[in-house]
Amino acid sequence: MSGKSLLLKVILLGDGGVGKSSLMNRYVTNKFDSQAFHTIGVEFLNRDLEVDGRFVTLQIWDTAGQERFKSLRTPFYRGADCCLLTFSVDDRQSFENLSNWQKEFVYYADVKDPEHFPFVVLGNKIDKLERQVRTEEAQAWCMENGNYPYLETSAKDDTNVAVAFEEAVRQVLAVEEQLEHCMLGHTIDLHSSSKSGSSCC
Ligand SMILES: Nc1nc2c(ncn2[C@@H]2O[C@H](COP(=O)(O)OP(=O)(O)OP(=O)(O)O)[C@@H](O)[C@H]2O)c(=O)[nH]1
Ligand SMILES: [Mg+2]
Repeated sequence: MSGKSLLLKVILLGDGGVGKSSLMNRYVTNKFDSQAFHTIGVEFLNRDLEVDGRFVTLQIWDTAGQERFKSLRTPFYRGADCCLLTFSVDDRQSFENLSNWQKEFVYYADVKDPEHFPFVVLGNKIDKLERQVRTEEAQAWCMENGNYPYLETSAKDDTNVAVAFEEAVRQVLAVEEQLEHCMLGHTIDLHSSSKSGSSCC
């Protein structure tokens, strides 16, 4: 299994202007545009990477955060392996909207088991001096809402951008490994009268 390249779809969600496109572009093209335009609908870019010995093609889907584009973005949520919930540390409202983004994703992606779905939370624009959201508050939200990993990033300064996408991959691989482990645990022994395997999931 470890030799094969895995295609993973990750999706960036969050309010308009928090820096989703900037994070994707920084990661894939290593460029930053200080006058970026709002996204309309969705766009995606691929990047190959290796995480803990696994080769992965990351397909990053960047969505339009503005409310008026809702109907253009939601059809693309299905099939996502990980969701990056993004806010900007200098915009309190974008932090307070994280729950709405999470709900929108779970609904339109039709996530069957939201408690075990890999979400990662990103607090972007940490290069800005005037913050409206403290690190501890964001960490607390993550703890309370599913113990999600929290990373503070700057697409502008390239702080933690690669780390954030690698963390997304790690979260997906962890869920996948857990599933494999459970399936192995449920192997049926045809020669035994009693049921074999554990019930870990
Ligand atoms: N200082 C700073 N500015 C940033 C950062 N990331 C993005 N920006 C700026 O914030 C503005 C919005 O960034 P976008 O990447 O277009 O935001 P978005 O989340 O894609 O917005 P929508 O497409 O409308 O959903 C742009 O002017 C960016 O240059 C960052 O890390 N630091
Ligand atoms: Mg955008």
